[in-house]
Amino acid sequence: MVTLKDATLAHGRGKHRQIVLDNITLELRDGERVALLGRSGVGKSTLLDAIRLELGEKAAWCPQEQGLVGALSVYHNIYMGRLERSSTWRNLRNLIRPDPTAWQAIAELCHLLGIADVLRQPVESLSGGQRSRVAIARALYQARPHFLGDEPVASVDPHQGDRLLTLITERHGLCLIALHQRELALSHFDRVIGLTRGRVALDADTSSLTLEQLDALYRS
Ligand SMILES: Nc1ncnc2c1ncn2[C@@H]1O[C@H](COP(=O)(O)OP(=O)(O)OP(=O)(O)O)[C@@H](O)[C@H]1O
Repeated sequence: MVTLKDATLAHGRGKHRQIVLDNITLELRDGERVALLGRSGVGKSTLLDAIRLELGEKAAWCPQEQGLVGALSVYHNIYMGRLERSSTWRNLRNLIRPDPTAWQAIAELCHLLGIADVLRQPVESLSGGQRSRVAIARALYQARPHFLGDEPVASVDPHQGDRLLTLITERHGLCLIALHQRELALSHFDRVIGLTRGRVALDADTSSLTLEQLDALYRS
């Protein structure tokens, strides 16, 4: 479904060009749940960007930096997941008078994610874990066939991480998610892609992997 063949992923141009991943070949298939692991700075976000480019609007996107608007309510932040589907006029009206259909759908999502009690609150008043759930809710509200996430469950507790990953994976075909919790990688995913030093060091079914093998990705 998505294929990168002998791809070199880099940042910058000319003498400022920095190769992050060199000559990598990957094939991602519909229905696969893939965990993306590796030390900080190894290139997980860079790889996700390249896959996003391939999938375009077919993939919901939950970015690492979240991109939430602090002064706006949880409802309005989640509504932004479908902003492009409505006219500017309708979106502006929604700022003052929430659209009843959108409100109901977003309230249901928030209930599932355990943030229904803060639906009307500005995002700037939430905890880090609550913000993560708002960012995930916004991506789920996009209702796209596939899901790409850059450490979406980094700041939630293990129990919540478990629940959130279940919600994400049961609603999407291909899921490619960067994370650092190795236990969650083994329990929620079919496949692990591990990056080290500019290359794909591991690409295997989780059924054949142990925590020790995943730990090795984090050693220098
Ligand atoms: N926009 C950019 N311009 C130049 N270099 C960049 C840019 N974004 C990332 N890099 C560099 O590319 C390399 C890989 O970064 P990337 O963000 O993909 O790593 P990561 O594995 O996602 O890290 P983390 O786990 O900390 O989020 C790093 O050396 C980083 O400094």
